[in-house]
Amino acid sequence: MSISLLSKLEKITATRDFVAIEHSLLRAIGATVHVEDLSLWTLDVHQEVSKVLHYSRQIEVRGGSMGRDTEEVDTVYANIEVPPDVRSLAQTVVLSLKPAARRTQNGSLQMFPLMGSQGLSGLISMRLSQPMVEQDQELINGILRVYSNYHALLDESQRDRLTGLYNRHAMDLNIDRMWSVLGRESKHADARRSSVVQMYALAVIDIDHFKKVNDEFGHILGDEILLLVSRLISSCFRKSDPVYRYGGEEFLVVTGADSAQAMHTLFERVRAKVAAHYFPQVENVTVSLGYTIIDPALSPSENIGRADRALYVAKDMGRNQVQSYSDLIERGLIKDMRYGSTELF
Ligand SMILES: Nc1nc2c(ncn2[C@@H]2O[C@H](COP(=O)(O)OP(=O)(O)OP(=O)(O)O)[C@@H](O)[C@H]2O)c(=O)[nH]1
Repeated sequence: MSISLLSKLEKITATRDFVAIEHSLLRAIGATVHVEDLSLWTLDVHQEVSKVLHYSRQIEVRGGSMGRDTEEVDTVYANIEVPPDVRSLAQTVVLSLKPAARRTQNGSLQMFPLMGSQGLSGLISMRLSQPMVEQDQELINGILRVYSNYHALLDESQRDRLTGLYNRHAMDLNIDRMWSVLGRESKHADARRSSVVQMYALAVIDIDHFKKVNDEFGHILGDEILLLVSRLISSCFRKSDPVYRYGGEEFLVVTGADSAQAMHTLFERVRAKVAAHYFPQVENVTVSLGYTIIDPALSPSENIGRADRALYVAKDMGRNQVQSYSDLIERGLIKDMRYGSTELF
């Protein structure tokens, strides 16, 4: 194995950030097999593309000799266009879970499955002028195995053991990146009017009177209820909008919608889904939910503080309800103390 490949593999395993290891993976493949253009298509549970990373590499040629080597990775989260030849080859790879290739007008398209801890998590495609030689295919398969093993270990360390949701540590690691993406997207909001997602919200969801469940039915059943509630909540959101176990019986999610009304309807559906569920022995369990439309100009913790404030009001007004921070301000139920705490009137 070459020193340069070893150092690329070392970069994959040197970070705990999922996005950074995807970048390192593309750089490792790009540099190892000298591909100039490759893409990583992230798939959701329905095998739809939820994100794409494009890698490109350019080698400047100066006076007949090789000059500067520049690499770039761009990420696209919304309005993703999948070329027809990539879509059709993807169908083969999704079914076989094996690499596949097809001829294209300018050469060939090669694709590899990317396995995550929960099965197929994405696809890597590359356009080549010639079909890929077997030795390069084996090198890439080796790099992908290192990546998948490391990804699985990392994923496990960031998940809560009881519910399988990402834990608070994972949220702390991801939230700054989330904020820079949200800041960028909101700056482009006007230019993207046709896009589906127009705003993002952060919600904090808390099980009502959970102490009573533990006291009356015991901790083991309490754990089972926590697991069931976490599954009901997660089932209301896309895989790309992970739900975090934020505290003991508290969950946090960041999600997008095309209007404030659609956002409220989505959160109301979460509340209603839990309230309508029949739980073993306990029978009925409810949740309260507080949310805020994200202001990326404020820090993540200030936004969480707003959602928490709305949750506090939801609890105070009788539980089993959804409250929005901005609605509460408009209705005069809380005061906006920007950059500070808010108070009930
Ligand atoms: N079984 C179980 N209980 C937990 C876990 N984590 C936290 N809890 C319990 O959750 C309960 C939270 O109680 P409180 O914060 O008083 O809130 P609550 O009873 O849900 O009341 P409200 O939130 O005001 O509706 C405590 O009894 C904790 O012991 C867990 O992992 N398993």
